[in-house]
Amino acid sequence: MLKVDLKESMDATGSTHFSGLFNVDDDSKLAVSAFKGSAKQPFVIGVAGGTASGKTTVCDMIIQQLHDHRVILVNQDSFYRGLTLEELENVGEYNFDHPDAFDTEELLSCLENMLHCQPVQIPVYDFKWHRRSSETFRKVNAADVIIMEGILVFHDSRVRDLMNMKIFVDTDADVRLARRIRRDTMERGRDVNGVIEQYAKFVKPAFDDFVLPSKKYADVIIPRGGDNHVAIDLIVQHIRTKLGQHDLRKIYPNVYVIQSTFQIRGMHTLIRDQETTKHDFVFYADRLIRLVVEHGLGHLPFTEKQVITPTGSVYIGVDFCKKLCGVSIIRSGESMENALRACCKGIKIGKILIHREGDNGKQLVYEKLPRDIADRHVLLLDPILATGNSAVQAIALLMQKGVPESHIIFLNLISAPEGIHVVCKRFPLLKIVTSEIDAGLNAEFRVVPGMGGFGDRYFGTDADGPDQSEFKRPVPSTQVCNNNATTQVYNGPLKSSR
Ligand SMILES: Nc1nc2c(ncn2[C@@H]2O[C@H](COP(=O)(O)OP(=O)(O)OP(=O)(O)O)[C@@H](O)[C@H]2O)c(=O)[nH]1
Ligand SMILES: O=P(O)(O)OC[C@H]1O[C@H](OP(=O)(O)OP(=O)(O)O)[C@H](O)[C@@H]1O
Repeated sequence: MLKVDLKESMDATGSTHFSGLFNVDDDSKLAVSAFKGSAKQPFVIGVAGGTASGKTTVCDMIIQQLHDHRVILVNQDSFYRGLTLEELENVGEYNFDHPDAFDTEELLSCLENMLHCQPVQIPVYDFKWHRRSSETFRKVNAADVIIMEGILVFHDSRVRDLMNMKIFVDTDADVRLARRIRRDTMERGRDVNGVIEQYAKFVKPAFDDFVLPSKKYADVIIPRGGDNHVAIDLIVQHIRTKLGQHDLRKIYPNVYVIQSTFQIRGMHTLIRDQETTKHDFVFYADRLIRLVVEHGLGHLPFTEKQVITPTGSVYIGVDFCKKLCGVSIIRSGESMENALRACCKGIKIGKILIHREGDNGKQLVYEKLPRDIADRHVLLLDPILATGNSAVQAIALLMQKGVPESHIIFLNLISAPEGIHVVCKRFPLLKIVTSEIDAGLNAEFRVVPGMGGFGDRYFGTDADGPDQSEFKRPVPSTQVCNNNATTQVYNGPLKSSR
């Protein structure tokens, strides 16, 4: 029996810690405390500089290079107060470059919520009409990195103090003025005279009075803005080092996260979106599963093999490990079977069902595994690792059947840090291959941001989902049969959905 009782607390620095008791099989108790870094605080970067200095370009370049992290860009412009009717009538007299033009209290509150990994609504400002949209907001979720960009983001010490790194983009005034004239006339619908007048009356004096004096707070000054690739490479390296200090892969070398690309992030975006139809969910989940399976197979042992190519040359390659099998955790794990079969012709696949409810809270109710499983390397399949309860039960059973711990590779799409801690502490020799590690678990022990109930979305049993018959994909869990697999039809109870 395995029970998890996790408590979340915040320390003085605002970092979230998890502490609690994980009771594993009654007799072995694994006390886990102070999971510093499980639900880590985002790394906050401030990017300031004069108007049209190239702040946006610098931010874009940082975001591009940090493609394997969740990065959110917040513009100080979004927090412009919006003009009253009276101010609008005399817009030429309004100073958009003064610190008072911004609603700094609102910016602070947004930033603080983001630091606590809470979703926030960022206002949308219309430069053409000098006002905020009353209905439209940009909804932003938890991130690894928050970039706060704007002419005066270093002005208020309370905002500055929330930043882990402060960058000042330093570009010559004449270059900035030329860019500003081009941008404001072409993108913001203004006439040249008005732009020059605003520049002389407000922009330049405010730069001298507020922007330039804030340069002294910068940790890094980038001359020439976005053209300075060396400076940006160095900054990104530093951010990566800082983020890496929280990286679970550094704590547990047996955790492998597949190399993230925008393609992979795109697929995650689709399967995580609550609006995604079942058809698309299945399609993109299948693509991601295939990638995870291929990656997992790469961790199997191999022997060297030489072949002669049609050109008569020798190619020194490797031979796949032959003794392997899959084991899926019913029901979601069954969604990964097709991908495994597509990669490993005729692979045997066993099944394990762990019931979530019952007298003792958790029990193994069904298992059907290849008879010679002890001689095989096992690819354990389950798309979600949340508390780790199901995985620990399944792994313990495999080991009871004689499978060495080091012969198990656990494949999943999304892992919660809590689940990784539980599994890796108990089974340090096993490998976990996942496509993304999420922020953590919520009060109901669901992965957040997560994707909801995977099984329900994949097999179409979620209450609000469209009728399954609408789509014609043949992927029912227990009907997928394969001549060589030990797949069984199970008619007993299924795990309750979470
Ligand atoms: N006329 C006018 N100017 C505005 C308004 N809102 C903001 N500004 C100007 O916008 C400027 C702030 O934007 P910038 O920092 O130049 O924009 P940016 O695109 O982030 O600049 P870079 O990325 O550094 O090139 C300030 O200098 C303001 O004068 C507005 O409603 N009307
Ligand atoms: O790490 P844990 O806290 O044990 O949670 C992970 C389990 O939860 C999900 O299954 P779910 O209970 O939703 O059942 P289903 O697969 O039948 O949808 C998932 O597929 C795992 O099996």
